Amino acid sequence: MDIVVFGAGSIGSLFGALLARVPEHSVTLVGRDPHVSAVRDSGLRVTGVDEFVVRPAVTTDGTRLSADLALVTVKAFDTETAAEELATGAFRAVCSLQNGMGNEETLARHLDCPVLAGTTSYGAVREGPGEVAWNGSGDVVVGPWDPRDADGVAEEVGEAFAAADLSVAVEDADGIRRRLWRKLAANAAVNPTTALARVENGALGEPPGSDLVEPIAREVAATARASGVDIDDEETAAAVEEVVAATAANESSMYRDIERGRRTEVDVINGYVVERAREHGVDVPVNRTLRTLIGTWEAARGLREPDSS
Ligand SMILES: NC(=O)c1ccc[n+]([C@@H]2O[C@H](COP(=O)([O-])OP(=O)(O)OC[C@H]3O[C@@H](n4cnc5c(N)ncnc54)[C@H](O)[C@@H]3O)[C@@H](O)[C@H]2O)c1
Ligand SMILES: CC(C)(CO)[C@@H](O)C(=O)[O-]
Repeated sequence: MDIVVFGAGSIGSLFGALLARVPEHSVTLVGRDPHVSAVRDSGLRVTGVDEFVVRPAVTTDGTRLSADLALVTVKAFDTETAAEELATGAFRAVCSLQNGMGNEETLARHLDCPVLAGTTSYGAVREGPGEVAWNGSGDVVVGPWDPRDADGVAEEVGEAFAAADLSVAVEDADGIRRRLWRKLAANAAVNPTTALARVENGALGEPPGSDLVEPIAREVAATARASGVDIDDEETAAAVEEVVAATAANESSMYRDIERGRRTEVDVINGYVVERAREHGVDVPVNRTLRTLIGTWEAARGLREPDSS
């Protein structure tokens, strides 16, 4: 399969490298210098879970590309630009592997091809130009965002991932929405709390941190149900607890972003919950507080426009 990975940062470089190991796949990474130049000159070095070097094609120009599949791995605040650039090319399908919600709607607004939603618990950090650390394996789940696109393209993408020995599941449009909302609950509970308290994820596995998990999960599950996605409170809280246990030693991505003075993805995580809850008249005070606190930090650092939410 011809695959473009749009956003050769941490997770994009890892997926690009794993897919590029398959002789039948042809991979092009779209990224920025100096990473792109380093990969072009010396290849992409993966360390951690496995150590290897691959030599995918690379470019800093994301326009006028064509492939069977474009994987979108930019941070959520860059999705709009990515979608505009991808819209100048031609793809059989485009698949988001991002965290948070709203990315698929943004892609579908700009693109004519089927949009797939994806979620992954693989972990990666880009170490330096030409290098990515593979920190953990998990699974990847994909499914059509629009049920009208259930024409087998999600299964083809699943097979392409499976050929790279990725642990993959394919869902229908209802199934992938449930997965996305459960992942949203994990991100809503873990990311801002660990970032504000400056603790590893495992701190939410015992009191007092664990007291936060259930109320946040319940707010997200209630908002999902009000939005037409049927997930229940206990199952959602249990899914969050599982993520906390499985990633106990990790710093969450939002904690890392704040430590490095970078903008976070709070708008598409707790911010998304607050917006959907407002539309449906659901009360989400904990998510609102967390979103406002992180938003306040971002505004004070000049990383976002001040707003009223
Ligand atoms: N890192 C992980 O382990 C992990 C795991 C699961 C999900 N995710 C999600 O995946 C997404 C990406 O996360 P990440 O940690 O890889 O972020 P990252 O910042 O490391 O990577 C994003 C990359 O996209 C590049 N980019 C953005 N716009 C571009 C453009 N127009 N042209 C070319 N390059 C562009 C950036 O320069 C950056 O290198 C996020 O939504 C994140 O929540 C990450
Ligand atoms: C699951 C998660 C919260 C684990 O750290 C991860 O998605 C993150 O850090 O964003």
